[in-house]
Amino acid sequence: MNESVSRPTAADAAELLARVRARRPRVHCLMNSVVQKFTADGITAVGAIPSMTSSLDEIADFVARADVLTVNLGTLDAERRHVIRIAVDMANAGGKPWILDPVHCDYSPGRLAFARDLIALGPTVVRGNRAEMALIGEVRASLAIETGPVDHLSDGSVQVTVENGHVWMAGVTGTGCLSGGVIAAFLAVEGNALKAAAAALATTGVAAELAAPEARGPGSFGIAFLDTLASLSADDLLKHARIRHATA
Ligand SMILES: Nc1ncnc2c1ncn2[C@@H]1O[C@H](COP(=O)(O)OP(=O)(O)O)[C@@H](O)[C@H]1O
Ligand SMILES: Cc1ncsc1CCOP(=O)(O)O
Ligand SMILES: [Mg+2]
Repeated sequence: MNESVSRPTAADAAELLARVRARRPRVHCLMNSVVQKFTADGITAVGAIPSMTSSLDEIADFVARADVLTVNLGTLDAERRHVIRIAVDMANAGGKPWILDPVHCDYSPGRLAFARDLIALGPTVVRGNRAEMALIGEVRASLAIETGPVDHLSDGSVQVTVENGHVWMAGVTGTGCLSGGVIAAFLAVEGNALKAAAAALATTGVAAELAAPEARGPGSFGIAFLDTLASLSADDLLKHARIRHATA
């Protein structure tokens, strides 16, 4: 194994955040309607450029101009399902990375079946919370990420944990969706998905830790979190990122 490629570090996170800010990748999000604003703000705060339409008329043009695609299954309906299939086919045909967030697939057999259909199309990353990933199970040929108090990343041979974050992240709707958008931004500038995703989750997690002392509760935490994401320094990541490895 080439350790420098397969084992992400805090220094990698700092370097990749700088790369996102320098290259400003375009991240197209097919995002649930509840957290579009928060997710777009998070993507913007790390230095990337979000777009959000799920219009059938426009999706092809937007994916064509995007560097990476985020597919989030919240507030799913028949039209969004149709648009998602078009967007995923385009991303695959263009060799663009894409991430699947199977939001609430544990609530609905129909949504779980759709998530499985999409996984068969080869997402670069699948990210969900513990309940969602427990149902999704093994994800061949993709990086699987289970977020929570500790984030667990596995590409099938290397396991990494990111031990950053704050309990208030679980009290703000959409931190998981936002983390998917930020992972996408990092995938656009780094071909090693494990390295990109670990860096992205260290970035959001360290930002949350540094923001929490500024906040009075979930409302002001959401604002402080975005402020801190936008101003996060390489030094913050070098000092606070806790990325650990456990190879099977
Ligand atoms: N108790 C916690 N402590 C630290 N970070 C957390 C905690 N709960 C969630 N997070 C972080 O919040 C984000 C959303 O995770 P999670 O709650 O698992 O997703 P979802 O919003 O999809 O349910 C992730 O970046 C995760 O690392
Ligand atoms: C992201 C998110 N978090 C709580 S509700 C919500 C929107 C998800 O939509 P749905 O209720 O259709 O899963
Ligand atoms: Mg949650």
